[in-house]
Amino acid sequence: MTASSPRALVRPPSSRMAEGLVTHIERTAADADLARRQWEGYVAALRDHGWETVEVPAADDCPDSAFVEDTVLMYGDLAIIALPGAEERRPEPAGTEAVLRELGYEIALIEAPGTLDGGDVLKHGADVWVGLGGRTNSEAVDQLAALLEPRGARVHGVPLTKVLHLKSAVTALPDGTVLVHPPLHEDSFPWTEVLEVPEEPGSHVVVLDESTVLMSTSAPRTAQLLRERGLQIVAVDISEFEKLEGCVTCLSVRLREAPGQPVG
Ligand SMILES: NC(=O)NCCC[C@H](N)C(=O)O
Repeated sequence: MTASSPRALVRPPSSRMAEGLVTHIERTAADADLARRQWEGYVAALRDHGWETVEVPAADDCPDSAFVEDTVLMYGDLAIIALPGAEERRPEPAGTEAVLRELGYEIALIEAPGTLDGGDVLKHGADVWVGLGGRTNSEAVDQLAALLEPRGARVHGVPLTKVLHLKSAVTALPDGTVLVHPPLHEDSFPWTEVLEVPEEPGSHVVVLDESTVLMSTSAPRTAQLLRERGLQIVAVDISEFEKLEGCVTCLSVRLREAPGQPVG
C-alpha cells in the first residue's frame, strides 16, 4: 500500500453475532459462520479497491462488535471515542481506542451523560449531522460541537423516530447527494440535494472513491439507478448483518489523514 492509500478500521464478527441487538426489525436467526465469510468478502472488496484495512481485535463476548463504525467518530486526525447508547455495547470502544492510540491519532472521549453511536453521524464537507434517536443524545451533540466547531465543522442534531441510526436512513454519494428511502424520510431531514431510492438498503453506501460506491446486494434496483448516474457499484452480500439491523457503513470506519501526514 502507498502512503496515500485510503485506510479503514474493520473488526471481525463475534461467534455470538446472532445474539446482537435488534430494535426496529423482527429478529430472524443469523448464521455466524456465513457472517464471517460475508465479512471476509466485505474486507476483500475494500482491499480490491485499493484500501488498506486495519483490524481491531475481535471481541467475541460482544455480539455486535463487527459494527465497528459505532465505536468512534473520525474527524481528520482526531478520533472521538463513542459512549454507546446501548449498555450491552459499552465494552466495544476500548479495542478501537487502543488501535487508534497506537496509530497516533489524537483521542477525545464522549463522556456521560452524553451517549453516541458512530452510526448516527453523517459528515460531508464541514457539515456534521448527528441523529438523535435511541442511541445518541443532545449532550453528545453539544460535546461534538465543542470538539469540532473549533476545527471548522458545523454540527447539526437531526431527530429520528423511524430508524436505529441516522445512517440507517441516509448516506451521501461522493458529490454529497443524500440517498433516502421515502418511507424512512423524517420531517427533521434538512437536506435539499436528495435522491430517493426504491429499497431500504439502497440508502446505504460506502464511498470507495469519487466514482465508486460499495453497497449491499440487497438493493439491486438502487444499484442500477446509481449506475445510470455514472457510478461504479461494488455489491457485497451482508445478509446476516442486515438481520441484526446492520448495513454496509457499519462494518468499517474510514481513517482519513494518518497523523503527521498532510491533510488530504
Ligand atoms: N452503524 C450501524 O447502523 N450499526 C448497526 C448496529 C446494529 C446492532 N445490532 C445494534 O443494534 O447496535
